[in-house]
Amino acid sequence: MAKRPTVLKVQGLKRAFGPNTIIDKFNLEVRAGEAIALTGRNGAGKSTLLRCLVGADRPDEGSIEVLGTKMVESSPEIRRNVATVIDDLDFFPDLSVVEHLDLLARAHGLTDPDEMVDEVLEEVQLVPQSGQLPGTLSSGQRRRLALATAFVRPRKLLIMDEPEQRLDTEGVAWLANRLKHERSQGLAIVFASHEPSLVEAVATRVLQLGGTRG
Ligand SMILES: Nc1ncnc2c1ncn2[C@@H]1O[C@H](COP(=O)(O)OP(=O)(O)OP(=O)(O)O)[C@@H](O)[C@H]1O
Repeated sequence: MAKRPTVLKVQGLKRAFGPNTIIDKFNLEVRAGEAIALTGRNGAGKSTLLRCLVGADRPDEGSIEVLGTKMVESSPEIRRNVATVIDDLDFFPDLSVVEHLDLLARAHGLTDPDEMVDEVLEEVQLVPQSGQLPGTLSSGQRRRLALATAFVRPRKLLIMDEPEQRLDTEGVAWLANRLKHERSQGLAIVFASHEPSLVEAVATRVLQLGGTRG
């Protein structure tokens, strides 16, 4: 059987802050349908690595390619294919939940996103809050909205930093199922997590960063 295409290729990545080298000589190849979990203690470098992967931080050395295109900060080619849930998004304070999702879907080329937006709203259980402004949501509901933004847009690579944050138990179980489904549809996923059940359910490979605690 032909190998699935490489979606993400990282070679020789290094990121240091002053004298502290956080990531060094890091290589990673992720193919369609693979899910890579980054684990490791607080401060191990998971977020630093993910921020480099999404172009939010610039590595000191090394290269990152998405679908064969070299990562250049805010390259439209890459932005089109990569959905991210890194920090809590900077939501627009005066756009409602449903308006956010609609705007994102349209900005990524969906001409009639109503059905998709309704489905995702239902899935993240934000239908009753669809008319609310982000500032009026609970912290877990804001997380659900951030996750929803990744699912209403086209994507070939999904990058998430601790996506389980502030979700209730049922929410974590939903997320695990959703990510398993995404992977089975050929999405490549890289996510950092402190939630063993999510890592166990979703990851096809686990990379522990920063070694073990001494
Ligand atoms: N802008 C910065 N300037 C200086 N040091 C930084 C900067 N960003 C991150 N660091 C340091 O890099 C190290 C890695 O941080 P990072 O946020 O990547 O860890 P993490 O593995 O995501 O941790 P956590 O599990 O706590 O989220 C930490 O020691 C942190 O203090």
